Amino acid sequence: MTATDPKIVFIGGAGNMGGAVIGGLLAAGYPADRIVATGRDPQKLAAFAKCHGVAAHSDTLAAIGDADVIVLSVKPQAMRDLCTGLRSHLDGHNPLIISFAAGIPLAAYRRWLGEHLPIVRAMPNTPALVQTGATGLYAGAGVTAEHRAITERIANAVGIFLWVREECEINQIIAVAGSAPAYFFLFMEAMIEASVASGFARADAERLVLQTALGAAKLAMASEEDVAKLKRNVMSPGGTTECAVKRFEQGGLFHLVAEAMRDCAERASEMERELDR
Ligand SMILES: NC(=O)C1=CN([C@@H]2O[C@H](COP(=O)(O)OP(=O)(O)OC[C@H]3O[C@@H](n4cnc5c(N)ncnc54)[C@H](OP(=O)(O)O)[C@@H]3O)[C@@H](O)[C@H]2O)C=CC1
Ligand SMILES: O=C(O)[C@@H]1CCC=N1
Repeated sequence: MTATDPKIVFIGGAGNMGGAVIGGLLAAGYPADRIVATGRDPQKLAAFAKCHGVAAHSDTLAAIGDADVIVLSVKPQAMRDLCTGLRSHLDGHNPLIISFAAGIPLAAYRRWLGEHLPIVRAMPNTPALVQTGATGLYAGAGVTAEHRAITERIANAVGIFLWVREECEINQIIAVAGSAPAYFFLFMEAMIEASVASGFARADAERLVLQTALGAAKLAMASEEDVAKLKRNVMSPGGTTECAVKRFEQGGLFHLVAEAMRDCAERASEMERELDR
């Protein structure tokens, strides 16, 4: 690690997740000249570089030469080919590797990249872009206190983080945080569609629903009361909210959410098993 800000190369940096973390890091004041994004599509990279003011390269192997940290942010299906291609270029070079991928255990990276590299599995989420992310972290063997510190610096810049003790807990983090923005977007989408169906202009429905979601989250963060109590605070006995909440409960919302989260974590485990086939 250098004394200056570590140079971070994001492979797949112009994608959804890598791009969100880069955007969040920049917004938090991380120096743009210490961040590089790589990818395959030169046009997409050029647009990303123009938008964010970071260097972007389609030649990943050239870009990683002096990296202190290499973030792997390609789709899981592309990871094996990427890593086996990187392997010989990492000889004699010991950067910290941070993987964002779901469903790829450390053992696979060791097979593909070699045994010697320090690897952290990180499970961020896309609200990182607005520095409101929630990231789960797991440190593999050989990850030092210094590596943890730079990992935390990145995660902290884009939101909150939680280290887990067992690697398998990363799959629970995916269910609770990595995939979870989509659940809230889904709920907002359903509310917007219902509002439009009831006669609102779409723009008005979006403004009202998004502001209400933001307000509810902000209130829950600021309040001493738990979310169940905050829910009850909105519900007058025999009133409108009670009527709506009952309908959700009768429809099995709690059970449905628990099942969806279990499916999510189970899919991550299944992806791990598929690697061995
Ligand atoms: N999206 C999310 O909310 C989250 C995603 N993740 C994980 O993050 C990873 C990335 O997901 P996401 O950002 O959604 O995917 P995207 O497809 O949006 O981004 C992946 C990027 O990888 C690039 N890429 C693919 N192959 C290579 C290669 N060989 N060399 C360099 N760049 C390459 C692609 O660029 P090009 O088009 O130029 O090929 C693309 O921009 C996944 O492993 C996922 O599991 C984790 C948490 C949340
Ligand atoms: O859907 C996926 O597989 C990725 C991992 C977490 C969020 N998106």
